[in-house]
Amino acid sequence: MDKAEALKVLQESRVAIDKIDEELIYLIEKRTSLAKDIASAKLALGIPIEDKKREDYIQDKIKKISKEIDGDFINKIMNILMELNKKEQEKILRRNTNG
Ligand SMILES: C=C(O[C@@H]1C=C(C(=O)O)C=C[C@H]1O)C(=O)O
Repeated sequence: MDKAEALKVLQESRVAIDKIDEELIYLIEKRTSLAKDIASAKLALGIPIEDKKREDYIQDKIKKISKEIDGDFINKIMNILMELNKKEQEKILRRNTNG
């Protein structure tokens, strides 16, 4: 690959990444927005925000789906998403408690 071709590949790859990043943010916000209903359901059921059994199920499921990404990275990515969801649930429950 010559330099001109390499520059073209780099620029086109970055355009593709920018589009994927926008889609990822949209999906992460969509996933996190479900915290509202989940927090309300847990309040009504009198159950805690954190459900480790459910988290372990998700980790195992995602690792089986992923073919390219190292399992440790999958674990870290999903932990971040789940932590984000739990924080959102806590925020919503605090708002409900404080009126
Ligand atoms: C969303 C939930 O609450 C928490 C967050 C989870 C997640 O982000 O997937 C999974 C389990 C819980 O620790 C749930 O109970 O389903």
